[in-house]
Amino acid sequence: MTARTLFEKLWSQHVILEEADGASLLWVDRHLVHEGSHHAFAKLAGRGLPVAEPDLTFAVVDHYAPTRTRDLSQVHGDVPRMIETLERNAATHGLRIFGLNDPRQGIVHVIGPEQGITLPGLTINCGDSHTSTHGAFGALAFGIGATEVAHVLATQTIWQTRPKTMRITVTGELGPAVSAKDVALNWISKLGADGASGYAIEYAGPVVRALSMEGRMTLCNLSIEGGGRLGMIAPDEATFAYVKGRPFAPKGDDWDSAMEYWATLPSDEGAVFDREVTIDGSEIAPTVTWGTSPEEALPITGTIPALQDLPADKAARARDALDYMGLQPGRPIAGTPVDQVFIGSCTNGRIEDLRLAAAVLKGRKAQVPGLVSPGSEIVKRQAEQEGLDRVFKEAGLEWVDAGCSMCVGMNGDLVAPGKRCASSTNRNFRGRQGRGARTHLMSPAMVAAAAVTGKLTDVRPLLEERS
Ligand SMILES: CC(C)[C@H](C(=O)O)[C@@H](O)C(=O)O
Ligand code: SF4
Repeated sequence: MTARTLFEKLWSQHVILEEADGASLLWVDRHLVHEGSHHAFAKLAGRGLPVAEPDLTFAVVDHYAPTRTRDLSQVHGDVPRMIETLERNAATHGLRIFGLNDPRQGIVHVIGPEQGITLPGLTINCGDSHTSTHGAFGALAFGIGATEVAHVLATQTIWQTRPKTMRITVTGELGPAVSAKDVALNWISKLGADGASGYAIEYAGPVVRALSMEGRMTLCNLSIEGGGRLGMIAPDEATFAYVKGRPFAPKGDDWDSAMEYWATLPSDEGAVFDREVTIDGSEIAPTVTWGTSPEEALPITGTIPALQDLPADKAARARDALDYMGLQPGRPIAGTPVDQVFIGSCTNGRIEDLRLAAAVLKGRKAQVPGLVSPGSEIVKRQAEQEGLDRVFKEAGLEWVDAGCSMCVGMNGDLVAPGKRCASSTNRNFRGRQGRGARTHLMSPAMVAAAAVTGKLTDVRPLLEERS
């Protein structure tokens, strides 16, 4: 038999039918919906359709979740209406919902894995571009648009054109304080924000194998920032250990047969990818963005590109980006003063991320204000058990409830116009954290370093002082 990739196995196992034009109808094993799904539910209501598979549909309150109170009567604007609409739609269709006051509430891409809803071998869709996060478990997981959400609700299937395959192999070993976030920003800065567009990415190599599940989720989460709608990692012992015993994970005999199936998933020896990219992990430094696209990233030890060093099309973009960011070309990025920090999001709001940030903050004071919003209420409680909340609070940062929060600001957690934020999130587009807000993306440890120094700074010396 021909050697097949993880992607090819997952794809062929889920295809129901294939049209001559190449479109395939896929079965969807898990459908996750958040507040943004209201258009899709309205469409269903308009046609009098039920949800085809309520047991395979999971609703989560995250984008609009207020982080400073859970009492909606205290909250203004769109927030209560958006949350109540989701809760009503879930009730109408008999869907499981992780609502605002559910002790398991959190960001959809954090709680799917946390609950064992995300498993190897599944197709997982959500009307959200960071659905690739779930690919960290060896699942075929991708974000879909509002019309597609309605289609999945009504049929539990989705039409897709088969993407090409790309393998990103990260060789060597990561240096101290270099994390999955740095690996992601590194490859995106090399290949570009559309570098993986049209491809399903498989991350491989010793660096990827050595990542924790949290790190793998961070890496897969950022796939879309490099243009790839799917990012995945073959399941292994780390995956199985993470999944085992989670509430929705298979148990007993089901677990054993699942394990047998999961063992067949990794790409076969000799499987061919449409594109191969190799990155030396040993050369990656803690990385930060300087512009308004995730590809505009550089090592913290680097200098902002001089415009004449860039190709013409990139130079024009960079000039605008630097203007928006209030930065000068050709200057070192380190030392740029920040106004505030944010730690959280589906990229870097997991327990390990909070531990890494707390390791830097412990016993130090933040020079600027900042918000720490754990990725889920379960992460929040775990962090509190470990005393991490005290580290953040003693440093002077605000410790709040779970949600998308300042990653996108839909709940009102915004960066003020012109203010500069060191952020553990995944998007630095203009206005992403608020109108006129200036976002620098980086790892949670680097955000913590920015907090304690009040500027963009290399976290490594701060950690060395500790050892
Ligand atoms: C609001 C939602 C649809 C959006 C997405 O698709 O990713 C958001 O989560 C984001 O990160 O920009
Ligand atoms: S945390 Fe940010 S990136 Fe993740 S789903 Fe929410 S808004 Fe999107």
